[in-house]
Amino acid sequence: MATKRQTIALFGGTFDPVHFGHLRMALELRQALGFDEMRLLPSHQPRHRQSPGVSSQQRSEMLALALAGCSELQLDERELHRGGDTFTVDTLEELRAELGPQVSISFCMGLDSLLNLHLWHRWQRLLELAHLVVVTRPGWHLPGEEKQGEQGEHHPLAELLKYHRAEVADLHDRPHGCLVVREQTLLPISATQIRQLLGSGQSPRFLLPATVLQYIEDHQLYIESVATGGQ
Ligand SMILES: Nc1ncnc2c1ncn2[C@@H]1O[C@H](COP(=O)(O)OP(=O)(O)OP(=O)(O)O)[C@@H](O)[C@H]1O
Ligand SMILES: O=C(O)c1ccc[n+]([C@@H]2O[C@H](COP(=O)([O-])O)[C@@H](O)[C@H]2O)c1
Repeated sequence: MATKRQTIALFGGTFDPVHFGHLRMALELRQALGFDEMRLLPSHQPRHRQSPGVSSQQRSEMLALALAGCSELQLDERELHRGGDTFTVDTLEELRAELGPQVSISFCMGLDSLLNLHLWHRWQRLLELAHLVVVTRPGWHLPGEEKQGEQGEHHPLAELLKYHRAEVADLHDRPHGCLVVREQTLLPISATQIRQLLGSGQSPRFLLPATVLQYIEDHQLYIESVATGGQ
């Protein structure tokens, strides 16, 4: 009998700070898609967005606090250890070399991230290394599935969806190359909202773990974000 293929999922983000939207999404994906591991992957130095006001070490420490005692989710700090600009393709190359050609690797993201995938560093290589799992967020449409009059078939990613769209079972049958779209109710929380609340002296309590909020208060993080215009 064929042995079961190992399935590793990664959920990358700036996590500035991590909140219950991220944590629920990661846990639900692991449970629903049956991954052997789900790793949260804080990015070190994202080139594609304004530099976070909080260091990668601090963002990672908050993630570690959020995951404490949760055996279903792991922290993967490889992007911090590698240093320099963070590109997902480098992470996946590294992981593929480590795990070998047979392990199934899935990189998970929200649909808002997928819509900019064609701007990622060496994005065409991503599916040669891993699967992509995309979770739809309310109010967003897949490229090619927009309402009439909006940018649709001409979106650079419409082709990718056309040729790589696959089913959940394919994530277990193949090591890479599939794009799976999963509809999941996402908690309406964003890190931007949390930074804005903190910046204006309001509490983000109940949007993120209490241990993470305590860390933010102890280190006086995000209190400058509104005053300095940081989003
Ligand atoms: N509420 C949410 N539920 C599930 N996934 C989310 C949610 N918010 C963001 N994500 C996803 O988490 C990943 C990391 O996102 P990120 O760290 O940028 O969080 P964010 O809350 O969107 O932050 P910001 O508001 O600073 O952009 C992305 O793939 C994004 O689509
Ligand atoms: O490799 C890239 O060029 C690239 C560009 C944009 C985003 N990413 C990755 O996508 C994940 C989500 O990013 P973000 O900005 O929504 O936190 C995170 O792991 C980033 O490193 C990667």
